[in-house]
Amino acid sequence: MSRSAHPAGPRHADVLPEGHYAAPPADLNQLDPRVWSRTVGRNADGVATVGGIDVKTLAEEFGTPGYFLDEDDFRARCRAWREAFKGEKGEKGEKGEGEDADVFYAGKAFLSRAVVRWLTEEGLNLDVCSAGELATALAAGMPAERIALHGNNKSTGEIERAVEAGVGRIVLDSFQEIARVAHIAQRLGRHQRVQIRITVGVEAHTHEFIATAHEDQKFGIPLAGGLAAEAVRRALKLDGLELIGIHSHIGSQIFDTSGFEVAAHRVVGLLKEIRDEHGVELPEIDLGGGLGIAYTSEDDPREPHEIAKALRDIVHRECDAAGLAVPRLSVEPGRAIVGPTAFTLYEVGTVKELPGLRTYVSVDGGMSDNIRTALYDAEYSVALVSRSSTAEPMLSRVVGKHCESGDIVVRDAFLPADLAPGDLIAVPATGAYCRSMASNYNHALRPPVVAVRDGRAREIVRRETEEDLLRLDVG
Ligand SMILES: Cc1ncc(COP(=O)(O)O)c(C=O)c1O
Ligand SMILES: N[C@@H](CCCC[NH3+])C(=O)O
Repeated sequence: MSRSAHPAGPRHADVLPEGHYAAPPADLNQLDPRVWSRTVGRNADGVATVGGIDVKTLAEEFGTPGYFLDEDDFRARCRAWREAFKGEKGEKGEKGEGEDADVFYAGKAFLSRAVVRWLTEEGLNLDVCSAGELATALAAGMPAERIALHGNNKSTGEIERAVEAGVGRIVLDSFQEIARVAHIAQRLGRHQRVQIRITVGVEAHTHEFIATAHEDQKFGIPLAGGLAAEAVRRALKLDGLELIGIHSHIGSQIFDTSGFEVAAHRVVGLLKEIRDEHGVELPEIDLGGGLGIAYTSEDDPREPHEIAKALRDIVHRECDAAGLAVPRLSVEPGRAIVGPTAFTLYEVGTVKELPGLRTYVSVDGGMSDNIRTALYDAEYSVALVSRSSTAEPMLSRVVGKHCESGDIVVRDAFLPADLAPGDLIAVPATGAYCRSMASNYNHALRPPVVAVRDGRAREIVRRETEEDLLRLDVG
């Protein structure tokens, strides 16, 4: 029995996977706007376009594989987050003057100098978690006071650099770090603004590797057992530190706001304890990032304004109940801003049909440009983009060219059965944690990131070359 809307039914219909792609979509040519960036569509010839340029032209000019980033979409998402969080007072202004909440883009998702400039122009702040990310932010002109430094094991050098640059906040992750940052700030004659990252004991509904608020893990100081309260005691005592707030990040690729609500409840509970013990009302709380995006048509993420409303409501309610003034709120979305804005473009190479099983579609990249499928069992979508097709849907697995059988980009997907070497296929929603987690495995050359806008395309991160690899290999 065919489970396909296609008259001929899908090829390999006897082994249909579960969940996403349990059945082929009605129209393989359709590019679902939930999964693809805003300016993506198909032209009259059936070729996919982004920012007004078709993918065949992009492949000719920049080669494959490549990440193609929709700059308009990126900027629109920045604005949507900023608008959503600016609150009732929200007059637009430099560094959010008049606003009562801040959005820090999490640079780990993807960072380059162009991205930093867009963020600066769109009024966002930036969360960095290494000297390299900090250097990129400063090189591109992000004002230091709009930068937050994160990390569970910041080196002395990283802390010194951040304090010297005058970053707006350092998020303290451990007892050792409280003392270390205080010491460095005193030595440099500075008064460093800091937050303390706590783990609130929430089990986020996401992959184990990307959940971060349960206590048994490396990040943060547990609320349980009075450890967070003790960290606050120490930070308040030390010269060189100005404790401005409490930070909580519960995990990543989360759809349900209930975990944030529990986290907010517990963070406000700690603020109340601090007020009762020290007579101090800390002015800020940061609820971290982690908001999910649609990787497949089945995913249904919340809009920034819905998230903002849910978080604001809970913070206001909890503060009212505790008799606290409402602190300034900040959030740190990474994936939710950059994830949906880019797709990876590949050229199809070997196509191997295993009758009754599936067809393996090999592309000219793989786990070196997208490790997420191998690492987290992540689900992705894929489409033939260099032309449209009316061929029957064919159950496919998109794999890379690495010497590894786990080198899978898209585990289960339907592609048209007339797919052939030389066709271009694209995997959407690869803007976050793909280029930033890319590797040189098998001496692969990491692909470029090309920003496309209004009919113009330019590399913002260039493709690596064999010369780059050989330059590192000093013989
Ligand atoms: C402290 C912190 N903030 C923000 C983020 C960004 O997360 P996401 O890209 O899922 O929004 C992360 C990563 O999970 C993080 O560890
Ligand atoms: N890198 C992960 C998420 C971890 C985010 C950083 N705390 C991903 O690709 O989903």
